[in-house]
Amino acid sequence: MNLKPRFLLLTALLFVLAAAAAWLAARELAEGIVEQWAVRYAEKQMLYDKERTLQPILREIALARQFASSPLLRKWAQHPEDASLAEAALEEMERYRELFSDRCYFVALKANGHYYYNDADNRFAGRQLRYTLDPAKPADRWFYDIVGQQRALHLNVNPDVELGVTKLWIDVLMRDGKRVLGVVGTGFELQRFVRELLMQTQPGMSSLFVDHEGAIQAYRDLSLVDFASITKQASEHSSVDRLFDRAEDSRSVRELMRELETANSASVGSRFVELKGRPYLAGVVWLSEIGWFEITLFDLDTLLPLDRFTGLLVVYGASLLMALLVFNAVLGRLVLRPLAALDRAMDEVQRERSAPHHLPDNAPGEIGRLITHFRNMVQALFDSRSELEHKVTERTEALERLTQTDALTGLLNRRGMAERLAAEVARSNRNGRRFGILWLDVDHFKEVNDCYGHAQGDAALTCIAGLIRSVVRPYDAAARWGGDEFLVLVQDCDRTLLDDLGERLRSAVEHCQGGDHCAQDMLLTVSVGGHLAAATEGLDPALQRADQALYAAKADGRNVYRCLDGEGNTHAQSG
Ligand SMILES: Nc1nc2c(ncn2[C@@H]2O[C@H](COP(=O)(O)OP(=O)(O)OP(=O)(O)O)[C@@H](O)[C@H]2O)c(=O)[nH]1
Repeated sequence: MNLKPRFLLLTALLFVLAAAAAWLAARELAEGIVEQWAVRYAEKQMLYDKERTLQPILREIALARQFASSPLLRKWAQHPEDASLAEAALEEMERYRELFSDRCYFVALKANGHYYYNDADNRFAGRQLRYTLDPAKPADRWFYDIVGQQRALHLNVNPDVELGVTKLWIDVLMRDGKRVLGVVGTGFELQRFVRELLMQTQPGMSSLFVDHEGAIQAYRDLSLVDFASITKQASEHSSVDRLFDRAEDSRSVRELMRELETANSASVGSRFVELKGRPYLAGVVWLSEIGWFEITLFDLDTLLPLDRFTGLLVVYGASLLMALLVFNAVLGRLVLRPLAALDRAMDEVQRERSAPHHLPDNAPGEIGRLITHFRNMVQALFDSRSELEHKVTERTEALERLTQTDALTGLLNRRGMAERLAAEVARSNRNGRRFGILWLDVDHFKEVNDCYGHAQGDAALTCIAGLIRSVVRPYDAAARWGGDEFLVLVQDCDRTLLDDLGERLRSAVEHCQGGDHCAQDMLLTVSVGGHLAAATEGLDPALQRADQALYAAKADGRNVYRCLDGEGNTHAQSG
């Protein structure tokens, strides 16, 4: 795989990893912040709520206690049949009715079970004795339980079927010393209590009151309220457990409640719980004054929605993606593109054996240096190759010359002359011009060798070669044909020229008294045979005729030039 797709894959992988890591980190961080914030917020809110909700109840409790300790009431409670005491007590009750915030009161006497009640509308004026309590009636159980348990104060949410109201009753035991006289108190209308105390919270927050056993006493969802808790077994309560989705949340909140109640702590505890599939923080505070807990539920998704962080993550993801794309583009421009050009150039050099084209000149940094080095290297390679080729050509030409040159005399050898002759025959065939052949053979050369030695014989041959070279024209060819024989090719020749050259060659040798290296007394002569070849004549017949002429020269006593005429007769020129 090429580098580009690899880098793109790597970029995509890095993007996914970084985005996932950022998402997880942001989530962890956000959840941590939300939790910390929520716990602190809940604690403050709970302390504030505690004051806010408790004050009105405490005021009513204080008033109810005062009501229970009224001497007029207590005296009457001991002698309920006394009409004058009853009249004074009723006046006292009506006076307290004006003081209670709900402007209602109740008085239940232990002596005769009479239950007195009047409300804000004074509906029962003159008829305050509403009914007589009956221990056999479940609806009246509350009274006998409070009296039986001797509970000085009891808050009880209970519908009064006779009166047609559901109230949060503040029940205070009326006694004379240790003797229980009855139960007196007042009540908040439950809806008003809920509306005023539990509904006035911020969005995402809701509060409820539960008694020390966990039974719900006040909640905006009245169907969850556990009425007349005091008359029920623990298992029959509509308890706080009904709020939570998970059993472990119930356990955890109940544990917290136990801790706070045991320590009689005024501080606030909190637990994370789940309600209807949503995360909540449950803040719990122990209201020791009334023996209840206030539980406030904070809807975390509403108060601190995590999706607020989504925008941040989108910005982060987009920036990261942009950065990686820019990085890839820069990488492609600065590295991958020059590398691809270099790759193409190498291929071009390999295939076409020519210097590379289209190499970028402005690649920066290491890649730029690499390209420059490559360009210089290729240039050096081609220079060296061109030099080598030049040398090979030179050497080949030198070798070619050597293969066509006679080592002793420097004239053409037989091979070289054969090529020249063939070329001349072809040329003559083309242009119709005649050429001449002069065949020289040293006379009695064997004797020269025998007499002066082989080295002197070589020197003599060299000397004759020099004479031939000096006599023939520059464009004629001369060769040592073999042993002591020489051949001269005369171009564009006629008979006169041929005879002239043949005779001059013979004469030049005759008059040469020893060459540079020859013995002074050595006498050299050559016999020369000549032939003027016709344009259509082949090479072999022409050579044959020159040879015949030479033979004739030898036969005529040597040191002569002979040329055959058309009929094969020889012509002597001189000698
Ligand atoms: N020194 C020397 N001698 C050579 C060379 N090549 C051939 N010879 C000698 O040349 C002589 C040629 O002799 P021939 O052509 O047969 O006879 P000739 O003695 O020249 O007599 P004619 O040709 O009949 O006049 C031989 O003795 C060869 O050994 C050479 O390169 N150097």
